[in-house]
Amino acid sequence: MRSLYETYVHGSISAVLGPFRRYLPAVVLLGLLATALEGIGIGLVIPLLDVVVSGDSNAQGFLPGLLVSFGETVPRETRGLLIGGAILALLSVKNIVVYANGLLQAWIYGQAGHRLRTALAQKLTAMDASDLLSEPPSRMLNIISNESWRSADAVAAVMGIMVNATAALILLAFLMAMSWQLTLVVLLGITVIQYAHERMSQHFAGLSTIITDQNRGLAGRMLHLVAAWRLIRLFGREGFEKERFAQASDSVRLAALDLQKRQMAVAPITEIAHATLFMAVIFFAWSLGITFGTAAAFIILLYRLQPQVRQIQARLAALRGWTGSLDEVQWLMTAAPAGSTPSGDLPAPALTQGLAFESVSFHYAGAASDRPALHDATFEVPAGTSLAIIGRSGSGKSTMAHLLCRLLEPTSGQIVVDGIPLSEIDGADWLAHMAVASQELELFDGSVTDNIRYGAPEAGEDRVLEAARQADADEFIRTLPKGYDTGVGDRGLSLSAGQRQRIALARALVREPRLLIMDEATNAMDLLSERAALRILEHRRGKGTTLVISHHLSSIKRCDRFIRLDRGRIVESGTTQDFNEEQLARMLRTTRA
Ligand SMILES: Nc1ncnc2c1ncn2[C@@H]1O[C@H](COP(=O)(O)OP(=O)(O)OP(=O)(O)O)[C@@H](O)[C@H]1O
Repeated sequence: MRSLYETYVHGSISAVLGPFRRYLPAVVLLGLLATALEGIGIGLVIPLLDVVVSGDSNAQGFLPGLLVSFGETVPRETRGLLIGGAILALLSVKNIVVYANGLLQAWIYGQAGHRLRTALAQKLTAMDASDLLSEPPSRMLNIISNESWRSADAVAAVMGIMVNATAALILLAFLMAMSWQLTLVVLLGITVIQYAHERMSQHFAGLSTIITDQNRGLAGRMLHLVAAWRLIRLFGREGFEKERFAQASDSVRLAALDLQKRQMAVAPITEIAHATLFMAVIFFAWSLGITFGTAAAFIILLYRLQPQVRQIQARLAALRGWTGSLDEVQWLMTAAPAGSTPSGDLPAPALTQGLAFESVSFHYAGAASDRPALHDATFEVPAGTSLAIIGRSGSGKSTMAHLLCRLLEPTSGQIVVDGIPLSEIDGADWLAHMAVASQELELFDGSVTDNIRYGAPEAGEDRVLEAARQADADEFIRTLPKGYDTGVGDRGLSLSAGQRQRIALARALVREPRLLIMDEATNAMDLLSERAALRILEHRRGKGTTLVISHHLSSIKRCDRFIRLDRGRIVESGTTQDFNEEQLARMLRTTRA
């Protein structure tokens, strides 16, 4: 098991706090000040009780003696009033300091939570594509929507522990100054209670990991209900889904209850132990013959110390209960960034010669070793020409596109652009000069113009209109209630599949890319967008390089060359001119067999 320090101070919490760590000394200092004020305030009870109530001024110990002699400097008639007033003033200032410390902690908590959520979002946008392709989206959703909050709570708990620990140390120092014998009894008792507490809470980390797993499952069910509502309705599986959701939710409830039951048992047990310690102190005070005033002040201070110690123990137990959440957040924070794949610093070439795959193979992590998604692919696409990539489902077409976009890196071999290996070219610059149009790249909640301009934020109205015209989208956009300003709703669901695809195509074209990858949908492609694909191929001939993942004879015919993939291997390639329509159609049929 990892040590507490490793987990909470050096590891996850430290990562969550980031630059806000520098405010922690202020939290500790304010805590120290508050407790010192409280300690002195309570200490003044000694002269108040000794002199005003009992008239006994033979206090033992360093601090009691000091306080009693201080009390004697005040005239006897007004002593009670003055010392009482001083106690109230000290406690009032202490409460102002406690309030200021609370505000500071709330501010750090808010900042740390905000920093964590934005860092996680940034991580998601920058993380290696192969991780994103292999991890279930429910894991990411759970981390951002649930675990990040628990991690922020853990930060608050750590700050609380710091304040409690400071207070406890100061109060212990006061106790020591009053009676070292009684303080030894207190220290011994606290050590025994802490040991028992550790034993009781050692299973919390394991239970927390179970809760995190259950939460991830529940997030998956939520995601499914929202994203696959159409599937659920059309197949009439509402009852089944309701049942599955209820089961996932109940599993979270049961796992959380299991942890809570154990956590809740700790508090009463430690309270009884602390009460026993209290009794022991009174007994020892009596047997040591400690004066009433000193014993009373000691007990008041001990009474103030106990909640601090109990809070430290409760917060440590809570932290153990968040271990699973902290681990998940830590996992995402340290997940391989996209930059972990090699990226050179050469500017993107103008793509005047062409691009080539040289013996490129790719193997997905976790896939069987004899099943590479792409095996020894070698082909060339001269600049300004078009290439149709055909092949049945699972043959490796999307993998090829992912490699070109550098979402994935070849396991072996290389892709070369104008004679320069892609790995030596600056990744961002390369992407800035290419574009992908695919039905998998959804529209977002915004206007039609917003969605098209997403491809080139700097594009003016003319460029947006031109891209829409080329994508055969202009006509239908003008019939929408607010034309180009019409909101398309989340994921563009207020439009037909063909309309969405044409806007996505316009979004790619507005970039005026040197390399365009068009992933034609198998069936959502209506005649109009097929017409657009043909027009684009014509328009780009000699000007831009185009790759079409194609399922349509009409677009394959218009491409200059083709390759046919089968189980990751190029099994046929050539120029389309060398094949008549009948031969191309036969070849296309083999990809549907
Ligand atoms: N994230 C992944 N992890 C493991 N294997 C994967 C992953 N993505 C794809 N594969 C496998 O790699 C192979 C090629 O997949 P790819 O998506 O490139 O095929 P495709 O030709 O684009 O298929 P489709 O036309 O259905 O989109 C398939 O066998 C597929 O099962």
